[in-house]
Parts: sequence; structure tokens; C-alpha cells
Amino acid sequence: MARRPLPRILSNGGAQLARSRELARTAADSATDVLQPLITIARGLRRLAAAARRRWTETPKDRRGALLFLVASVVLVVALVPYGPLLAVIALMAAAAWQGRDRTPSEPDGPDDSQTKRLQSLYEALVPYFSLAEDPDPLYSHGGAWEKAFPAFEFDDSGRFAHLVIRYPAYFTDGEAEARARIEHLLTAKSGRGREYRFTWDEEANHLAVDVLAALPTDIAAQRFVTAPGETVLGFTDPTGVQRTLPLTHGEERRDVPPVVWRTGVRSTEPHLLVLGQPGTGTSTLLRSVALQALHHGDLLIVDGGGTGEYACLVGRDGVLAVECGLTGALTSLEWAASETERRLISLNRARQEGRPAPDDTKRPLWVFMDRPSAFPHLAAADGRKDPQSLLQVPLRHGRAANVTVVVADQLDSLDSLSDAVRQHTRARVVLGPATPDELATVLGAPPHTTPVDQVPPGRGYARLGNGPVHRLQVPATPDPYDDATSDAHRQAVLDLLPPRTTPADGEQVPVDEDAAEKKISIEKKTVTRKAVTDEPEPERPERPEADAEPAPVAEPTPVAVEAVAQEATAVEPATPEPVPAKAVAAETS
Ligand SMILES: Nc1ncnc2c1ncn2[C@@H]1O[C@H](COP(=O)(O)OP(=O)(O)OP(=O)(O)O)[C@@H](O)[C@H]1O
Repeated sequence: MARRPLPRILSNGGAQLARSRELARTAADSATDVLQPLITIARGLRRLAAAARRRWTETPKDRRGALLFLVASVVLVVALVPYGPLLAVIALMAAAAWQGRDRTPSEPDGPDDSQTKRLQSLYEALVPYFSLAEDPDPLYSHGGAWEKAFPAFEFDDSGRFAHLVIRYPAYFTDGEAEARARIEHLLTAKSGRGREYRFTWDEEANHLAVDVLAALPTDIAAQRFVTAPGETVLGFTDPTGVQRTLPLTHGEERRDVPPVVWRTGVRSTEPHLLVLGQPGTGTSTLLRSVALQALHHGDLLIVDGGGTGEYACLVGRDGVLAVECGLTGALTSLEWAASETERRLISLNRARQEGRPAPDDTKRPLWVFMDRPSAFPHLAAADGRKDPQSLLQVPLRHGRAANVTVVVADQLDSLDSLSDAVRQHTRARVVLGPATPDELATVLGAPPHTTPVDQVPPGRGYARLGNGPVHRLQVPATPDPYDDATSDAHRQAVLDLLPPRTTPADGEQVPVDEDAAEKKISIEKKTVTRKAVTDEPEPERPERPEADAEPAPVAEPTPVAVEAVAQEATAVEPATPEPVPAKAVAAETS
């Protein structure tokens, strides 16, 4: 369908609105300047009237008659005297102007003593970095004047810098990352640790601006974000970093917050996501948040190497194909994801060659989430089986065309254990929790322009989409609703987002004995093409396509409606009822 252009007000409305707002502000400023005397006199008259009213109410009732008589006599005398009324009006205006003058004490010019000491000490600290012995007229010298070096500064209420502009000599090597890092490190130490600063280097003007960043909001709970299909909110950032805001609800309150939006799908330039962080910094929470958003438009497959059951709330939900914690389940699910990617590709290629639009069974996004893949390799090696991570290669390499998105999360120090495919194809990156500038630069491909701090709340970090800027990030609170430590409000927010349970979670209703449970195949009533995922020994599969080769042709599965079938296990009479671990959806390829 041909796309119709947006109405002008929507396509460039932002710029027009900003211009109109600027014009209105300028007009208001000019009007205020012109009308200033009138404003002052009006304010004075109001104050005089208030004083008169106060005087009248303070006067005892028995003396009000005398007061009234006095005022009437004065008015009469003024009326009879030549030019009396005119002189009275002039006197009244003068009194009003005097009373209406602005009485707020003027700001003291320049910094106070303690602020001057801070500026001088910072100046001295910068001397070794910004001076050369051969410079005949150094901007920085011991005992020199800081006034020339710091053209603008602001202090906060605690007396620490809130904003500072630093001039530096043209010979300072501001193009070198190490030289900049040294200055940024020094300024962070001298301006107060524990706060985040943004450094803006103006290489043309030889200026460095330092700004203290406000903390990102940590009180945003999971909710239905206003986004288009294919857009996922990773979290929230600084207003200067992005062009857009999202309307959010926070209890009764509504507010607009700037989001970091990640776009997936065939047009995405960063179709897969890698999340890294120290333990306990919120990587699983981010995956849960993304999963809840993905469920609105797609199907999900979750492999949890951590095995802490953090995705249990998703088991059996409409659109959740499988939540796997064990090695066997992970392998079979990911095998299926790889072959489904191939099937979609083949189907799409065939349709394109025949001049048909993309078939319907390739359009619904498929999401593959893998939390802690680094937990599997040694298990797989001990068992003589392949590392599940290797099965991500096809979805990662060909997923974009096939509408398959991969999200991987792991611990920061496991970066080396991630496969080449994961590292090459996850161009959307997030690092959560404390990280050194080097670690951030390694993962994100560029250092952030803000100082990382040591103490951060969970869900705080940095995000970078492809070659874009590095954003500060705060992930919305999306806790595990089954965790006892979760607050009621946050638990309810997550539960409200969960789709209904269409597949009973294994073990909820089907009591079977332990041996039988090993053979249990779960059930599903979907008509989407799916491959059976079982705990049976993995069947022999055709070779996976090599990195750059075309996907190996596989028999194209046709959609099959799979009725709820309890296989094998249900025939066994349960000796001891045991919950069965959640297993994947069953379906058949033909
Ligand atoms: N964005 C967030 N807002 C509020 N709390 C959060 C956020 N992210 C994580 N938390 C809290 O921090 C704790 C750890 O979160 P989570 O389990 O997601 O971290 P993790 O990095 O996956 O840890 P692990 O490595 O142990 O699996 C949880 O109690 C969680 O509720």
C-alpha cells in the first residue's frame, strides 16, 4: 500500500512549534520591557490599596468615623486647591511607583569566598595539563588568574559546580581520547564524585563545557508504552539525548519522558540486542521488559541459562512458545528457531521470485531470548553435546530478513565466552551497572560522554544503537512478579501486561511421576508452524548453513493445527505428583 505523506503539521510540526514558541517568548519579553513602568505602578497601587485596607481594619470601630472625616477633608481640600487633583494623581503615581519597585535583593556579583577558592584550586589542578614551558603567554600558570580560564560557571546549593566552561590552549591535544579522559577524570575528582557529568568538547573554540546531570528517574514502572510495531523501549534517558518523549503514567500522575527506542524488523540496522552487566544489575529485568513489549506483536522463545526461574511468569502465556532452563530444552528450542528462520527465508525467497508479497506465516515477529548463554558450554562439553549458543548463528545472521530477533544477556566478564556470531550481529548494545570506561568502550564501541559512577541503582547503564550516540539508560522497573521482594504496585504492573495463559504451565494440572516427566511433551493449540521441542535425545539434523553460505534447503513445513495432546507421559499413572518443568510448544513440521 502506498504510503501517504503525513500532514505537514505532523511531519515538521516539531520545528514549527518550536519556532512559534520562540517567537511568542520573544514577543512576551519585548512587551514586558515596554510595559515595565505600568506593571510597576499597578503593583504599587495594589500594595497601597492593601495597606489602606489593613489600616482600616486595624482602626477600632469608634475611631473609624473620625478617620473617615479626616480623609474626606483632605479630599475636599485637594479638590479646592488649584491643580490639586492633578498634583494628587502625580503624588499617588509616584508613591505607587516607589512601592511597586522590585524588592528582591540583587544577586551578589561574582563568586563568594568558598566558590573563589574552588575555582582557584581547580585552575591550579589544570595547570600541568594545559601549560607548556615554551608558551610565552600561558593561559594556565601557577598563581595565575582563573577568571580568564573559566568564562562561565554556576554553583548548586551545596556549593559544588553545576556548570562550568573551561578555556584551554589551542595546543592541547583535545582530539586524543586519552588526553580528554585525563582531564575528565581530574574534573570529576575535583568537582565531586558520586555525581554524573557530561563533557562537551568544542574543538573549534577550545572550550570544554562540564554539566552535572540530573539522576534518571527510577520510579517508572512497566506499562504499555505508546510505540509503533517494531519499536521497543529499552529505557529512559536524558532529554538532550533524544528528540522524542513518551507519555507515561506514574500512579495518578502523567509525564513525558525521553525514551531510548530500539527498532527491530527488516528495516532495522541493529536487529539484535546484547545486554551485559555485573550480576544483579538488572539484565534479566531488561529482558523481561523487552519480552513483555514483544508479546504484543510476536512470539517468544526464552532460554534461561541462569536457571533462576526469572521468566516463570511467562510460561504458557499466549505467544510464549517455550521457556527453557535445561540444556536439552535449550538445544531443541534453538534448533527449532534456526530451522524456523531457514523456513521463513526460503518461503520469502520463493515468494519474491514468484512476485508474490511476503507470506503471512513469515510476518509475525519471532523473538529468541537467551539469558546467560555462558552457563551452557561446560554442561554441553560434559555431556558431549554442542553449545546452544552455536545455534544462534542462523537467527542472528539471517534473522533480520526473516523477522527473527535475538536478544542475548550475560555477565560483563563473560564477553569473551560469547560466540563471534553474537558479538558481530548484536549491534544494539546495553551495559548495566558499574563498568569502567574501558569496559564500556569495548562493549559499546565508543566511550560515553558522561562519567560512569560507582554506585548506581539497578537497571542503570548505557545503551548504544549501532553507530549512534551512547545514551545513559534507566530500565523501567519490571520485576519478577513471583519474587516475594517485589512491591505490590510493581507486581501488579507486570501482571497487567501479561497475556492470558492459553497453555497450562507444565506441572500445573498434569501430575506425572518423575521418569514420565522426563519424557513429557508439552501441548499447544496454535496453528502457527512449530517444531516439536522435547526432552528426547536430539534427532540427527542436517548440517547448519555455514557463515556466508546460503541457508541449506530444508523441507518447508506447512502450518498444522495441533490439538492439545498429552503424549506418552499422560498414560503413566503418577506415583508421586510432581510439577513438570515448563517445556516448549509442540507442533510438527511435515
Ligand atoms: N530497572 C529496575 N528498576 C528497579 N529495580 C530493578 C531494575 N532492574 C533490576 N532491578 C532489581 O534488581 C534486582 C536484580 O535484578 P535482575 O535479577 O534483573 O538482575 P540480573 O542482572 O539479571 O541478576 P542475576 O545476574 O542475578 O540474574 C532485582 O531485585 C530487581 O527487581
